[in-house]
Amino acid sequence: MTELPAELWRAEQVREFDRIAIEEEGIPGFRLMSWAGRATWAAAAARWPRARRVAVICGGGNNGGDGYVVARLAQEAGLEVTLFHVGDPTRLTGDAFTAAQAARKAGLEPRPYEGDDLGEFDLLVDALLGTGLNGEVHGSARAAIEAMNKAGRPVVAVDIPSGLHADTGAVLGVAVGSSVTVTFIGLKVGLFTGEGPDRAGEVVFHDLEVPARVHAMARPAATRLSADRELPERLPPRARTLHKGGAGHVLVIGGDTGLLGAVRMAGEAAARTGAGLVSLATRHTHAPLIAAACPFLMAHGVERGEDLAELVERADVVAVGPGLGQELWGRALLEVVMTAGRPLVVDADALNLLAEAPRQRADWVLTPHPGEAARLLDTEVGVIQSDRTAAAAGIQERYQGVCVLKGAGTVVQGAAEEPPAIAVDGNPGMAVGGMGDLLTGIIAALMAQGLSPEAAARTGVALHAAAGDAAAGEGGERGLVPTDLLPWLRRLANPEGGAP
Ligand SMILES: NC(=O)C1=CN([C@@H]2O[C@H](COP(=O)(O)OP(=O)(O)OC[C@H]3O[C@@H](n4cnc5c(N)ncnc54)[C@H](O)[C@@H]3O)[C@@H](O)[C@H]2O)[C@H](O)CC1
Ligand SMILES: [K+]
Repeated sequence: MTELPAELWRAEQVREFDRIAIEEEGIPGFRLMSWAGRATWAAAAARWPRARRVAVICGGGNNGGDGYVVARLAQEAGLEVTLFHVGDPTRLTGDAFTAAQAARKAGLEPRPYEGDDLGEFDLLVDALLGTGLNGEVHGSARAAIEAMNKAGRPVVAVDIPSGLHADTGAVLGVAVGSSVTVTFIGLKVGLFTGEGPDRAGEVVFHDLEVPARVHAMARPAATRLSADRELPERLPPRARTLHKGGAGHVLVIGGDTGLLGAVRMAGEAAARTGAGLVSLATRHTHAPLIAAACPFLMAHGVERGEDLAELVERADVVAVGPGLGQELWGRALLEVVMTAGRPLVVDADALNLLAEAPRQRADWVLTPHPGEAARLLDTEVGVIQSDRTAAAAGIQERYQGVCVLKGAGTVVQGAAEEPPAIAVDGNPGMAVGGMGDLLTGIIAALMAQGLSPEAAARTGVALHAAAGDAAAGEGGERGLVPTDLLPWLRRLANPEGGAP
């Protein structure tokens, strides 16, 4: 198995790679299928070495064909194999037909799947639907998927969990929940966005020996944004002679009455990510409270827009939105910021206000969660979540700059001609209030230290997710709160983990 590549592809691109490999590179289709089956069986046997009884559920296409190869390898390894076929096996064609014939010769007769309970097996192999899924799952395929999910047994999905949309990660009616997905030739976008992270389990990749030049001619649909790849080389270097002004000055604006926590956390995150100076513009009553709790934050009470202009002038980057509210106070401050010539990070209520009066800028990073994204595109959350990369691209097109669409598999969409990056780190423990405030401060601090809006967004998302994973690793996901991430931001922001 090779290390997961960065590139993510749509199903039709992978099918084109299949075609090129067969028709132009001269690789026999059956060899690809045999390698696919071999890679799947190797991953299964390595993870469940004590499995004795395995059920392989095959569909009517080449995904099923892969399954027949797996069944034969499992039998050769001495397991008791039951082969289920969904649909009519006599209609198999091409490589899948060849694979089924080889299985029959080895004494493996496919049984039609007729609602059998799959709980009696040690291991299930989902070879039902792959990149050929063409819509809502119907017929006995639906029953088979429901049975696999009900069985409560480990499932190894061939290429894609059946029922999952390869491009968007949407569940088309019903989809298999797998422990491992062994995918081939190209990583599918849908495994890393939408419901993909939940349904795919661990993703294992095999290139089936298809040469890299086959992919080189195409533009990836997206790229994986992983902390271990992004952090070391992306963080701004710190000169030994650095002075506090040299590491940038971030101004965070927000914290309307009763919402001071948000602006404080954004400010602390900016400081922990290495900004040299961090100022806050918030309600008068909040400033002394924050200054007492965080003496390294310069908290200013601001009641009117005109009080803000000088603070904005002194800052390198402005983050606006944490706890801003949508009342007159917040609106007045946002108005000032919108006309000031400072790069911006726009979050939370500032996004809701922006949605009321769309504008475009090249030098801002918008960081909506799915609800805010729906307002920015004047649509429903369901539409956003059904195709997250399309939603991020839509926001970037309407508002320009960089869009960070938060949620499981955060999407970073920079310039329209660039493929989006999809974060593969982070955990459900981070789905709590305030995590977004941290991300706002992190991205602002990286921009203040010289990273471009897109680089700051990518690195900030990777740093935020890595800190969330580190904090969860220390004490569990349940009960994780944003301030647990702060010490980790500092450690991870120093590539050697803080060593001098
Ligand atoms: N040489 C190659 O092409 C290789 C392909 N690989 C594997 O092949 C699949 C793609 O195979 P394909 O035959 O194009 O489609 P599928 O097997 O994924 O599905 C077709 C199968 O499913 C039925 N079906 C389609 N949509 C639905 C639906 N909504 N509800 C119910 N049933 C549906 C359809 O009737 C057919 O029977 C790819 O994923 C790989 O696994 C090899 O891995 C590499 C070589
Ligand atoms: K499958």
